[in-house]
Amino acid sequence: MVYDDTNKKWIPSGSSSGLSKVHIFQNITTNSFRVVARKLNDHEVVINCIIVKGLKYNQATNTFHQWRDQKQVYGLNFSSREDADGFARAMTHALDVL
Ligand SMILES: CCOC(=O)[C@@H]1C[C@@H](CC)[C@@H]2C=C[C@H]3CCN(C(=O)[C@@H]4CC[C@H]5C=C[C@]6(CCCN6C(=O)[C@H](Cc6ccccc6Cl)NC(C)=O)C(=O)N54)[C@@H]3C(=O)N12
Repeated sequence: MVYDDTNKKWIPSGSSSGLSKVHIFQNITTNSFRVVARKLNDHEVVINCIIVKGLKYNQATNTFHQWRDQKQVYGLNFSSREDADGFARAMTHALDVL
């Protein structure tokens, strides 16, 4: 999800709401990380953003985590606490090694 600052509400980050699979990819040669989320139904890429060193990853609730870049605020509304914890572990690792 991304935050619509004008209307002060969270909106789906792709062309429609629905479940996505979210990954963190590491580029070994440049030691950079990228969050990529793709819709389960049509594989639309709905989030594709670089994780910059020093990024503040905010675990707002057990299943809603968020972060921001210059352009926008991203939110991940996880289906389960386990999914959220798993992603947070990977994000924290990325932030530790950047
Ligand atoms: C239950 C009912 O939930 C809802 O109806 C909606 C829809 C739910 C998903 C489908 C989602 C789920 C969970 C809750 C949890 C709370 N929350 C909010 O949005 C809170 C409430 C007030 C609102 C105000 C601002 C806002 C939005 C933009 C960013 N931001 C900040 O505070 C940032 C955070 C931050 C901190 C540190 C580092 C990075 C960042 Cl990003 N701070 C700064 C300093 O940048 C924010 O997160 N806000 C969610 C929510 O309401 N909803």
